[in-house]
Amino acid sequence: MESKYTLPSKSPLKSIGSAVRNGIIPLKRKFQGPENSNGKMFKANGVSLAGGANNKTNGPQHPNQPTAKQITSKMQMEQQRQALPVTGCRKRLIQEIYKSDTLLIMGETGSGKTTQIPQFLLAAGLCNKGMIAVTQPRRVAAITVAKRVAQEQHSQLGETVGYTVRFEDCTSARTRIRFMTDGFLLREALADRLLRNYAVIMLDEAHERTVSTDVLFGIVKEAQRQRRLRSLLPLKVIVTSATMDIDHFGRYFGVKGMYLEGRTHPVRVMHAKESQSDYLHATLVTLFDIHRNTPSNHDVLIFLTGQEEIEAMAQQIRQIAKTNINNVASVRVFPLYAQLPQNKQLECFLPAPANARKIVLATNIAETSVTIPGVRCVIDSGFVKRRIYSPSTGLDVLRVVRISQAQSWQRCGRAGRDAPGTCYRTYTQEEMNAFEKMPKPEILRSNICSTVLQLLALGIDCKSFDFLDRPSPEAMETAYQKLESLGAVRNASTVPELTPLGRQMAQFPLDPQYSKLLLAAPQFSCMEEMLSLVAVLSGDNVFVSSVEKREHANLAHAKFHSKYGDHLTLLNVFSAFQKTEKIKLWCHDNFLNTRNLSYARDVRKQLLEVVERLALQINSCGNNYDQVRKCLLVGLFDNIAELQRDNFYMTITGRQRAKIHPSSVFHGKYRPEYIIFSEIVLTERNFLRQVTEISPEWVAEVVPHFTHLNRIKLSS
Ligand SMILES: Nc1ncnc2c1ncn2[C@@H]1O[C@H](COP(=O)(O)OP(=O)(O)OP(=O)(O)O)[C@@H](O)[C@H]1O
Repeated sequence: MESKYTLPSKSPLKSIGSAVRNGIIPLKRKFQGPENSNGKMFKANGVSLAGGANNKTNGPQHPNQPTAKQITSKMQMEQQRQALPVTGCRKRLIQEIYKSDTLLIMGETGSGKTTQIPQFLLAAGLCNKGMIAVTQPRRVAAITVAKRVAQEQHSQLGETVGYTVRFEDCTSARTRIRFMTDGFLLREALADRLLRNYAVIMLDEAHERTVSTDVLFGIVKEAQRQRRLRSLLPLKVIVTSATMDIDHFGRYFGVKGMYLEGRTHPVRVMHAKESQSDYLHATLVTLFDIHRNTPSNHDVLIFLTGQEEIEAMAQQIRQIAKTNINNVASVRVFPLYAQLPQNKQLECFLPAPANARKIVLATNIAETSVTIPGVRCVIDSGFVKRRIYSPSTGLDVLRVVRISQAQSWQRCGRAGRDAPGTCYRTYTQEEMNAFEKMPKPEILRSNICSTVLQLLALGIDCKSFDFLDRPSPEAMETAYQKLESLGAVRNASTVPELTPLGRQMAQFPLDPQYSKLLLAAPQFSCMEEMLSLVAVLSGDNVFVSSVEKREHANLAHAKFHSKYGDHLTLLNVFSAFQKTEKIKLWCHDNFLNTRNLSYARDVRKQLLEVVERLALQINSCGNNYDQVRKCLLVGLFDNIAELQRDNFYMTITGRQRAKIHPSSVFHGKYRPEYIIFSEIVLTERNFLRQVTEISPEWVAEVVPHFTHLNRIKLSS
């Protein structure tokens, strides 16, 4: 292993850009790290703590009194907090926030930005007249960080500290610090552009540049201005990251950035000496070298690109560990990707059993903000699956691409959270030098239909919106055209205006094409069915795949198969689930995911509330499933594909060649001539996911305005 890796020469932050050197106020800290923090005496819950060993009792003396174990862990947590670099700058930070309405803070990964700054604000009384919002690009980060901060506050989650993510709210009237996804705050802005619920908004992980965060930059800037003009409570905005382009942000917000010095624990970075042709193989070799040569309590986090890759590698690791490793600790493998049910995602955050090494195989959802306790080693494949919109094809596709340098450093920062760590990069230093510095902002590479619609609902034409990075005029034009074809906008090419239908579409927390399905459903007498289907499609995979019991799982799933395809199969599953009483047992027997189905049921309830508020007719088509299939066309008309002679499919919009995904009910059985799909995934092989057979005649009947109608061969 040693021969494969070299130590890097560059310091991470300096390699990100001139930001650190130019015009940034350095925030000097008092503490240099755990070794210098002399926090010997701490107070928690009125109990004076002078070291766990002095607490003689082990059990609770009073029901409300903490046990010795709890006291020790509270004390450790408090010590950890005191040792964080950000803690030494607390006073200075508070002074700065009183002086300035906007702060840009750049500090090393793990320095304590996300968990500590909101607590400083709380202690300083900055949220007496409004809450502190902390946005995160991903749900798993919002949830786990909220849990940690609630623990540090010694309060129940949902009390002083809570979180809200789409379709899930864990807050109460007493909540002062609210973690949330950026998408959720954006939806709140729809109801109140001045965001009056909040005294402070902290936009964390700004370097991620999701579409929602980019739009939020403009929204909060304007809310700040409006609140100042109207002499309302000033809105404080804090933008934080370890790897943002602070010069660029500084120019946009008109303020200087601050650089927070120091990191908690060092991370040794190792690069592959030579370019690796197979990063999966290199990852496995590295992992087992680590497994043989480091203590079993050094857990490992591996960054891969997606569900299939992760599941395949998890299998391989378990197999190798079972057969080839003698006299070394056992391994516990945890996958972590967005489609995994939430409870499964959170499993890797628990400590591994004694004498077992925890190995977490994650996508980029573990790249920012999260702390996975125990992780001392990170193996970075250097690849990520990214959603990219191609204006030329009009399709949103998923592609495996190289990560950016900023992502490399973020991944590296997942080691060294609770102890010194090591990051193994399966790519060379030279290869990394060629990576782009920052990932291209999502708004410049994805479909911005939703954004354009939401901004219009706020009365903003995105052509005049104050973007940090402006999408190209063509991308805006394409989005307006698509919204016009969905009937959400009129005068798309001149002075765009939201239609009444578009206003209704913006009420749903959904992509416009899915909102359109619900709005069209009454006309096809299938509202009940469409509510269920859209709810299931909004969540994660409801099918549980089992490598050991594959036959059983396939047989169980086959009961729900619809001859029309995957959408109606999903509907069959959900309908059966809704009729079931003992859902856990039923899901277990049928290899279905209880959590994801329960989530879909909750989503359905919320969608139903919007449907009722809009007074839409709630009807059902019974067994006449053609109605559902026709209705699907109303929103997904750009996702039609036609069977070719060589058994590939060709998408009508964008002319992409692809095969039906192996998870489809059609896979290996029957190839319908025309299909509609939910998603196209472009990897080394192109796949269409969730497909349903349609009749070509329906296209002219249901979406006569479909631009490529003439490409469809009508059989009659
Ligand atoms: N869930 C957790 N469990 C254990 N320790 C945690 C947890 N969350 C945070 N910590 C500790 O707090 C430290 C600071 O974490 P925090 O997320 O505030 O840092 P950060 O500066 O925001 O990092 P990043 O830029 O990577 O998001 C971590 O290094 C870790 O030691």
